[in-house]
Amino acid sequence: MDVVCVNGEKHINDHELLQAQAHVWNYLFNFINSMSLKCAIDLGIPDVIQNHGKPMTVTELVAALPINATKASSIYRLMRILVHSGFFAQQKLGNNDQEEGYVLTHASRLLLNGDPLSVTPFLKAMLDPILTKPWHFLGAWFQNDDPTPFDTAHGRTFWDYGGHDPMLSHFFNEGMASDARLVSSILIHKCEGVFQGLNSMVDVGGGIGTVAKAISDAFPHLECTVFDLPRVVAGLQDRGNLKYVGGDMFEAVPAADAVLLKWILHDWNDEECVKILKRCKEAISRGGKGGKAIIIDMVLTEKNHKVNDASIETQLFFDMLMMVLVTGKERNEEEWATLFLAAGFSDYKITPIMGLRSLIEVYP
Ligand SMILES: C[S@@+](CC[C@H](N)C(=O)[O-])C[C@H]1O[C@@H](n2cnc3c(N)ncnc32)[C@H](O)[C@@H]1O
Ligand SMILES: O=c1cc(-c2ccc(O)cc2)oc2c(O)c(O)ccc12
Repeated sequence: MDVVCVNGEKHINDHELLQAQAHVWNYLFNFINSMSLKCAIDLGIPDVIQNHGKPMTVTELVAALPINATKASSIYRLMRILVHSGFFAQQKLGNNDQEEGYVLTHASRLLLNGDPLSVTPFLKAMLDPILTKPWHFLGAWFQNDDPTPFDTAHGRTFWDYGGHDPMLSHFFNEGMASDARLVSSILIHKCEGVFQGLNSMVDVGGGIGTVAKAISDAFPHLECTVFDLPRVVAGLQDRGNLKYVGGDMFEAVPAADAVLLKWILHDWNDEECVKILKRCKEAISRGGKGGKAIIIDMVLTEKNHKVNDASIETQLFFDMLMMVLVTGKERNEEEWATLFLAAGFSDYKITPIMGLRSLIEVYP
């Protein structure tokens, strides 16, 4: 077996050296997967294949796409990598036919325009140069005293930027709303007991109100308030048992029996979270007795827990995203418990019901 000397120190054989090189290349070129996916969205490929209604040959796909004729022969190369990454599959056209056509997979169905659970708005926001630029400043951020790489890249916070770029803000809020639709349906169907005994609830940082709308429809006796930054709730119409209030959760939260915090606390550092949780505790105390905070966020998997590598990688991606865009982080159970105690809460219950995220009920 040939032994190669790397860096004058460690001896590895040819096979290990080639594996190491492939490992570096895979990580180095990971962005090609994201960018190929973005291109498929820009060209509307998932919708074109869906509308075709049966496996679509590359010739049919080329004819249906809004592309320059000189690029026709490159479409199969784009599709080849997207088939490899599981966004499309190939199927025989018929029993006696050797020719194959492209079909959607579960993942590309989540990219269809108009699908209520579509991840496309997030994809458009995440891969916009405004949100990719901060990643180039991660190293610089480690060496300066800015709160986030986003601030280093753009000179203002992620939340301020939303107020100045309506398009980005639109895609971000629509992305949040698509996730909110999925989570609401799980909350209402699997966790209806969580809302039992409550007369009022405030969705703190509730965005454009997707979760609160679903909860207010499912529980007509529950008075629901969507509380978010004034620019986010501006122009949104109250209806029935649902109303919108603009404000700052660091200052005060409207009174209610319960507060809901979905995907809020992971945006903020520990000190900021304790402030938000204290405002929430005050809101619950003013709302009446028996209140609670209902948190929907990740609880990081402990090292020795059995979960698949892909789930752990997704949790680590989110943790990095929270570090680069906002001042937040993903937390393990111990870190959550420390926050609850510091904000004056006395007990909590974690129910892992939403894939990578959990429902955490926190009691005063
Ligand atoms: C990650 S999004 C979550 C939205 C929604 N809860 C969901 O999960 O779909 C965070 C939300 O917090 C809101 N937010 C940020 N700073 C806030 C503040 N100081 N007071 C109230 N809401 C705030 C943002 O506008 C945004 O809607
Ligand atoms: O900027 C983001 C993006 C996400 C996000 C991206 C892609 C997905 O498939 C889901 C979510 O989530 C965020 C988030 O939860 C947050 O609190 C702040 C920013 C972002």
